[in-house]
Amino acid sequence: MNVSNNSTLVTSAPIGITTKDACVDFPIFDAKSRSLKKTVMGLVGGNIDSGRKVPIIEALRDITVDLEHGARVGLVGHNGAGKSTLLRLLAGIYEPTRGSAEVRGRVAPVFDLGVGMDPEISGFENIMIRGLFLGMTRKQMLEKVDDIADFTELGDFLHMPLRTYSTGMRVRLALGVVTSIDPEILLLDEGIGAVDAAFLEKSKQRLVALVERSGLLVFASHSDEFLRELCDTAIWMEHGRIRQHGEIEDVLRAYKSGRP
Ligand SMILES: Nc1ncnc2c1ncn2[C@@H]1O[C@H](COP(=O)(O)OP(=O)(O)OP(=O)(O)O)[C@@H](O)[C@H]1O
Repeated sequence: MNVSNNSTLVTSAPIGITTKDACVDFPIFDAKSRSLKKTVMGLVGGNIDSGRKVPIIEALRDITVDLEHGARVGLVGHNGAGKSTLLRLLAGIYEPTRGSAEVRGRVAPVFDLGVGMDPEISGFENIMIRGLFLGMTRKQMLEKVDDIADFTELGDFLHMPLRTYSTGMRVRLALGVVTSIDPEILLLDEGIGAVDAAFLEKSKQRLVALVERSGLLVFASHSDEFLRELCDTAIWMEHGRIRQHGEIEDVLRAYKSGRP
């Protein structure tokens, strides 16, 4: 965990995110360090620096970005390249170990659709709680709850405890709430595989509308189709570093070919 204090949350300035040479390290206290090679650069993941007493995963290295209102940024990269960690840095959840990160605006982090859900309370109650968790007020959620309920098509199940839902039903509920909010900064980690194809199509339209009314989007995804639909620029992450940052088509082409 990072204990430095180089991350700032600012709410009065125009919305945006600025990082300068930001690094994020994860020290691993229970690693079997004697069996690790000195410095490992595998095909996936960040670097592991095992030349010290406590091995360190170098999850992000020298990240410098300046994202302003209207930015629609996709994040691409191999497994373990640092996309989710970067989203957490941009959300102000992780502080940089070195360098700085400034977040200006109200952030809605949508990393794990299930976070903030309680299995023991009803679907309706979960809609309210998840909305509050994502920065909405109680009044705003009361105005949206009927629309969300219709969207989920869960009917009377909305009165049942969440533990009685299938995985796909939970995702429907979570997506209904997430796509109803009005965020200044929307940070999205793709994770909607469990819904059926027809519902996914319906969710896409709501996701597009959500992105249109949010001030700034950063979206990590392995789906080119989704990235093209929601983003106009992209960042290619590789081993914790930004390999390329530019127009989405240029970055996708470079990422596929392995050459910027
Ligand atoms: N909580 C953590 N503790 C230790 N190491 C972590 C932690 N979270 C991420 N890492 C490491 O940081 C690196 C970047 O991981 P991250 O989850 O950001 O990758 P990703 O690009 O989102 O990958 P994927 O596409 O597989 O979801 C990886 O090497 C991973 O092992």
